[in-house]
Amino acid sequence: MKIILASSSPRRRELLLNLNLKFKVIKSEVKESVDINSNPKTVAMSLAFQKALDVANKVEESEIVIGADTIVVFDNEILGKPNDEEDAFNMIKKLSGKYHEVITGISVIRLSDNKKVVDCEITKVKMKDIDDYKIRRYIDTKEPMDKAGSYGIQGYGSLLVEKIEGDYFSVVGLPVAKLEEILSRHFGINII
Ligand SMILES: Cc1cn([C@H]2C[C@H](O)[C@@H](COP(=O)(O)OP(=O)(O)OP(=O)(O)O)O2)c(=O)[nH]c1=O
Repeated sequence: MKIILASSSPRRRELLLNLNLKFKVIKSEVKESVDINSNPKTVAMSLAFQKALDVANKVEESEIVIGADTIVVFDNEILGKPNDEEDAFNMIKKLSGKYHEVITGISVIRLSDNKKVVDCEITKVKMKDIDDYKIRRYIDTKEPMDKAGSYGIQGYGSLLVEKIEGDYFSVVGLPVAKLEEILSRHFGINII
C-alpha cells in the first residue's frame, strides 16, 4: 500500500511526517480558480478533491492519494492567498479584532476500488486587534504571501491570534485527526 500527498505545501508534508506514515509527495497541477459566490465548504472540498483526483489519475490505481485545500472565510467572503502586499494588508485589516472561519477541505482517493472520500474541517479563529504599523511589519516578514487569509498561525502569525475554537492543525493546512478517521474507516489504515 502506498500513500501519496498531492500537495506542494511544506506544512502539510510536515504534519503527515509527524504521524510516521510512509508517503510520497506529488504536487497537483490543478489551477485553483474560486467562484467567490459558491458555498465556502463546497469550494474547499471541491478543490481538495480536484487536487487528489489530478494526482490519482497520474499514478498507479492502487495508490491512496490525499489532497487538501485551506481557505479563510470572513463575513461570507472567501479569502485565499494574497495577490500582493496591499492585498495581504487589506485581508489582515479585515480580520483584525474579529472572528473568522478557516475551512480545510480534505479528500482521499483510491481508484482501484473507486473510493473517493471528501470532507472538511471548520475552525473558528479570533484575531487580536492589530494596528496598521504592526500589519506592515508582519507583511515585511513575507510570511503572509503564500497563505490563505494572509497569515500563518504556526509562525509570526501566532502573535496575531487571540484564540481558536477547533482543530489547530486544520488551520495550518491538514486536519490530521479527520484524515486518520477517513483512512481508518474507508481505507483500513490504522495509524496507531
Ligand atoms: C490560515 C493559514 C493557512 N496556511 C496555509 C496552508 C496552505 O498551505 C495555504 C493555503 O493554500 P492551499 O491552496 O490550501 O495549499 P497550497 O497551495 O499551499 O498547497 P497545495 O495546493 O499544493 O496543496 O495556506 C498556513 O500555513 N497557516 C495558516 O494559519
